[in-house]
Amino acid sequence: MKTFAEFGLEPKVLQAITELGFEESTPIQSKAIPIALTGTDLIGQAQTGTGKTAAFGIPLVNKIPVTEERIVALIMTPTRELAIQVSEEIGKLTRYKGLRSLPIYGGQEIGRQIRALKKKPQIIIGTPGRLLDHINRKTIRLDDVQTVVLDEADEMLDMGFMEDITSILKLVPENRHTMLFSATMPTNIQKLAQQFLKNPEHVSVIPTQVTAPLIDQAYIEVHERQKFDALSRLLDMESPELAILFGRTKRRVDELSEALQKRGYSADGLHGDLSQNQRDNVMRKFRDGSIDVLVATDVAARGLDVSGVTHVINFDLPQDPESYVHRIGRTGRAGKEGTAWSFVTPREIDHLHFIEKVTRQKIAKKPLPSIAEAIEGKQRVTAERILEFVENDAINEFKAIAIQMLDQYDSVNLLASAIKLITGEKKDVSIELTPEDPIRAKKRKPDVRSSGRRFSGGPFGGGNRTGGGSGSSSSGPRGRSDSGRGDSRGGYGGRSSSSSSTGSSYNRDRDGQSKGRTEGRSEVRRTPRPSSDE
Ligand SMILES: Nc1ncnc2c1ncn2[C@@H]1O[C@H](COP(=O)(O)OP(=O)(O)OP(=O)(O)O)[C@@H](O)[C@H]1O
Ligand SMILES: [Mg+2]
Repeated sequence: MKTFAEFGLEPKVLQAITELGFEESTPIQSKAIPIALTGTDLIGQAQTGTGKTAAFGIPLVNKIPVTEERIVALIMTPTRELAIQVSEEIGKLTRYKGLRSLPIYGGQEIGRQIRALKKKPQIIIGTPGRLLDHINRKTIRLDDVQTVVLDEADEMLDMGFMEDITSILKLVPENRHTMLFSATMPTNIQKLAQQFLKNPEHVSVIPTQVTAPLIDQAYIEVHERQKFDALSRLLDMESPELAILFGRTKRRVDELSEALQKRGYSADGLHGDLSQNQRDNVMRKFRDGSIDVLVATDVAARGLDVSGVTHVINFDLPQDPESYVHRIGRTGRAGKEGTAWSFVTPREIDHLHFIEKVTRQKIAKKPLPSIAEAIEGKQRVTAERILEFVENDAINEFKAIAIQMLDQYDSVNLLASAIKLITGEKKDVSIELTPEDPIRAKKRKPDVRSSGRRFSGGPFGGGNRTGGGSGSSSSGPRGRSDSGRGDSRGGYGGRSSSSSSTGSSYNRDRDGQSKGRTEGRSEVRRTPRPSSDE
């Protein structure tokens, strides 16, 4: 792999990259950076957690002169949390060069953003709704923008976002440099790319499977009513360092995080009905490790990069294979290993097979962890904690009593009692969750357009950079969640599966139902609103 020095970057940018601890470029970086540096439009696809942010961030930061006082670069992301995160990474890349970047997202006080805009940032990272809000207020002008990046492009370019994105891009000069990035590229992106990009290069580093290679995937077949106990056992058995638990709806997330807390786990929820303050707090607690389990809707499925996430658990199966890929991609990032578990109810087995088929990845079936395995898991954690103490902590002051106790009692009995005490009793609170309907497998027609065409790698692309087949978008109606995300999808054009999606069972809102309220995307279709909550 190339070193960053080989790209001919400015020394200050190189210095920032070194500071980030990046020794050599990842495959998507070594392919995309040279192309992006020439100003060629590009569509970049690579597995989750492989450094796509820096793949567009480095060339972007490299080319903006420090003397610039106008907004010359615009990065759009589908969620607020991602806008904040990308802005932070861009901030790190420009640390020595000294450019100004600013995240612009819904839920944050607009006056604060307007004040920050007066400092003349060159790079704006925003969610579409709030960007439009500023554009309408004339607090953001895009007349001087030279570079546009759509991160999570397939999500961004999805039907629910089309109008917003189109309105925004109309205000950006046509001779701009445009880049789209995602780990998944459904066929319909082709049509949309034609509208927004000029002769784009397709840079794809998806080998055989789209899911990141270091994620160990498994599923457990459980009845809806057994799910929570299965979860407790799984968490006890696996004792994740940090875990993200995906639920289908906001109500589910609320109920799950409350239930986990009642059972004594350190968990909190993230979804689009929370205030931005609450969302920020939960993310902060998760990032600094003060909670171990982040319970979330698909609002957390895309792009989030939290180091130390060892496990992703799909408490409910996601509605589409892309979501599965992105959700499980919250672990196994930047060369680290991760584990992904999915709960599948008997009626959802077909849907699981569909996910396997589209992702070209077998997901191993594992038995429900037994009570014994759960107990053993917890004891193992206690034992590890004790050993860490033995190695690292000052324990001299406890030695006298230890010697005294060992004189009187059997050492095995003593240690076993200590382990029992530290492990603690599980709080046996009974939990009732509102059941969710199973997800039905969709019937898909075989895709006649697939082989040898541009996006022949399937719904998730495949590295074929030749050909010029036009993808087709056949998504059903959809709208967006209040979190500023669209939902997917539709046309999966693929070698192995594929199709066109027309049914409505697939087209539910990402965040799903909230406290009994359905937020189906077909119902929340919207046009740009001047005061978006995004
Ligand atoms: N060259 C590199 N060497 C080491 N680590 C890197 C390198 N490039 C990026 N990283 C780190 O890898 C992690 C994942 O990067 P990033 O979030 O950009 O992935 P991504 O490809 O955008 O994933 P996703 O599809 O989930 O959005 C980050 O923590 C980032 O700092
Ligand atoms: Mg990303």
